[in-house]
Amino acid sequence: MNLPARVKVVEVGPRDGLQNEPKPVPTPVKIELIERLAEAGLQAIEAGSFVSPQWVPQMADTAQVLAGIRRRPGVSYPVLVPNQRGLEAALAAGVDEIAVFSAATESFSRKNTNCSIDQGLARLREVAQTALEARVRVRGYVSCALGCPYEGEVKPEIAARVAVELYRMGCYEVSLGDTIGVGTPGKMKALIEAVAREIPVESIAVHCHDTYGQALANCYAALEMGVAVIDASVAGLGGCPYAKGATGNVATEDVVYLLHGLGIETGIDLMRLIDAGQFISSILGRPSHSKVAQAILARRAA
Ligand SMILES: CC(C)(COP(=O)([O-])OP(=O)([O-])OC[C@H]1O[C@@H](n2cnc3c(N)ncnc32)[C@H](O)[C@@H]1OP(=O)([O-])[O-])[C@@H](O)C(=O)NCCC(=O)NCCSC(=O)C[C@@](C)(O)CC(=O)[O-]
Repeated sequence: MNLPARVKVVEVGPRDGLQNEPKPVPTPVKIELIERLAEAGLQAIEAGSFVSPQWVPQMADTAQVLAGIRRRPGVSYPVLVPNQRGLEAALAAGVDEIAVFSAATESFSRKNTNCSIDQGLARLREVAQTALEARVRVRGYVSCALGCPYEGEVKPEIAARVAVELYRMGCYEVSLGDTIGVGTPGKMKALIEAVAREIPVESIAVHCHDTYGQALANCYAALEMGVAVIDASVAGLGGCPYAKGATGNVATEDVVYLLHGLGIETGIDLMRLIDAGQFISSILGRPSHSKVAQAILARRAA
């Protein structure tokens, strides 16, 4: 079994993490968090989303966040976009990359975007085309790829169909989202096998929430399948507002510790990353969900 020599870690904390915070996080805090993550060596940092503020008010300041950060060469700052309106706002903010999102189940698609899977994909096809014409890269997400809060278990071929549609519309990378964190390594492998039959494994990313404590094991299973892109959220921030009870993503600190322990390069400075996690955790007034951060901070304190 050959694990990848290098893995790209996509930091989703400022978006997937903070979109679920009950209290608004001030714009300067979001900006400082993104700056700290970039300083730690993250090369892809999801900066926010241009979705309806009636649906997700926590992301309503994304244009101000993008205006406030220093965009560093070699770092991409994707934003989530659900429709042409969101794309226009993203283009006006000068983004270099967007992320479009669909779901593996009809119920989640309706709860999250108020349309069926096929209606959503048709909308996203237009968004992707306009973005690509504007030389903006497009990433795709399949939510509920391993399980749905409304429909239960999801078969690999069902999620794979949506992944293939996203890839065909021009997504350079498709992230398979275990939105409610119910997956286990065997299921993750079956999913990747089904998707990799249709699209190159280099274009597959995994996005594991840790609700059932399986996220790191699922990331490892993905590595064993040749996946070299892992989404993660600093301090394990987050959850999805339309998947009640779902907790945050796998903590970036834990993923980086795992990867470095396996001899896999990431370009990320773990200590600086822990400081970024500590910064946002102290502002939110709760401890980090990262086991690695907890252990290293306890050692530092001693
Ligand atoms: C898709 C819609 C807009 C449809 O929502 P809708 O209500 O059907 O759309 P609408 O066109 O009727 O618009 C409703 C209102 O929103 C406005 N509007 C419409 N679009 C925009 C926009 N882009 N930016 C700003 N405003 C917008 C629009 O102008 C209107 O305002 P009004 O006229 O009533 O004042 C809505 O359902 C939506 O925004 N959904 C996004 C929900 C979301 O962000 N969920 C979380 C992200 S997905 C996720 O977390 C999962 C993921 C990706 O992380 C993967 C994983 O974890 O597995």
